[in-house]
Amino acid sequence: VAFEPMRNYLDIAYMGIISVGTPPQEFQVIFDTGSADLWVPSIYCSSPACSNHNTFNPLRSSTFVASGQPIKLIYGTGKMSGFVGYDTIKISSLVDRNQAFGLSVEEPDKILELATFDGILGLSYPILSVKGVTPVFDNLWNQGLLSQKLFAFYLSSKGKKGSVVMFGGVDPSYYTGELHWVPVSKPLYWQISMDSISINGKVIACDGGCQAIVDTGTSLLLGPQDAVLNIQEIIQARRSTSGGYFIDCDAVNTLPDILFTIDGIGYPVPANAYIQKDAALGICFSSFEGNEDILNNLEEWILGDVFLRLYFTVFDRENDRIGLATAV
Ligand SMILES: CCOC(=O)N[C@@H](CC(C)C)C(=O)N[C@@H](CC(C)C)C(=O)N[C@@H](CC1CCCCC1)[C@@H](O)[C@@H](O)CC(C)C
Repeated sequence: VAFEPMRNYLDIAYMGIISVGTPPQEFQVIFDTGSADLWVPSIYCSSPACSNHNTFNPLRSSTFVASGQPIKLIYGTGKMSGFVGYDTIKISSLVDRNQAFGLSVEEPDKILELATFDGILGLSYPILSVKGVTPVFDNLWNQGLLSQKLFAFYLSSKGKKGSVVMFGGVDPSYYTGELHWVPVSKPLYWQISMDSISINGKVIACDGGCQAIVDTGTSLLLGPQDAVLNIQEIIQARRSTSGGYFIDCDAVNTLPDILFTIDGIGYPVPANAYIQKDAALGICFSSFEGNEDILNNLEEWILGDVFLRLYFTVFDRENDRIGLATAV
């Protein structure tokens, strides 16, 4: 099993260090199960986001091969465009040779300029990657570097050390109880079927079942606009001018768990997880966010880091299933 330690940036993003090229050039990347491609900023990018981040210089790598293939990636927050190259990528003890990756030429969004990471390493299904590019995980598997065709995430809570993504095996010391396996319903994203979302035994959303994407690259809990509005009302969160939903910080002590039932098993999310405290400002806001204007009004729920901090998650490509267990 290869362990790639990750840094937890304010419970918003988890990033790890990889190196690209020979000799190695280091980058901080988000390991994102919501996308499929790897890209890093390049010396050919003059966007502000590139001038304040590490940039890859292919001229300094003896193993780099240009392909000239264009690449354009659009996320819920942020986008990039550039071209595809091939080089050696190192992730902890793994050496991924001849890996296709994006070199950015444009990174127009402010969110990438302010980001504490340089690039993104996608871990979703290869069908989601740009035409003809084999994603990192598939390349690692094809090179016989992994004993099992799976990876797993342990996301620690703010300030606590020890977030890690492990490749090729599961270290059971990161969870308690049993792993519950859920089949991937649509192998594009890491997508599963959810039975319901309820409070005190009363279904408040996802009534009759819905689809959910398990996404390490998303900070919060996203869902269809009207469903989320209903939840905001139930937990007495109030819309703010900034678009977020404020909530009384004391509510952490009185609001009940919200139960996500998946494949017959209930996964409680306590109020101290679905209420985010901004210590600096001393205010609290809801971890639920509406999908209203992202990715053509996604109907799916997105179980982001808020959920993944509570539940250790195994992404099993061998059996197209996701394993969930209570994180330590
Ligand atoms: C308080 C609000 O927090 C955020 O908006 N956080 C960002 C991540 C932060 C590190 C900038 C977020 O959740 N972004 C989601 C927003 C989206 C769910 C509306 C996203 O685009 N995540 C990317 C990965 C992000 C992209 C921005 C850079 C960091 C990785 C990807 O997982 C999705 O496109 C997948 C799709 C199925 C929704």
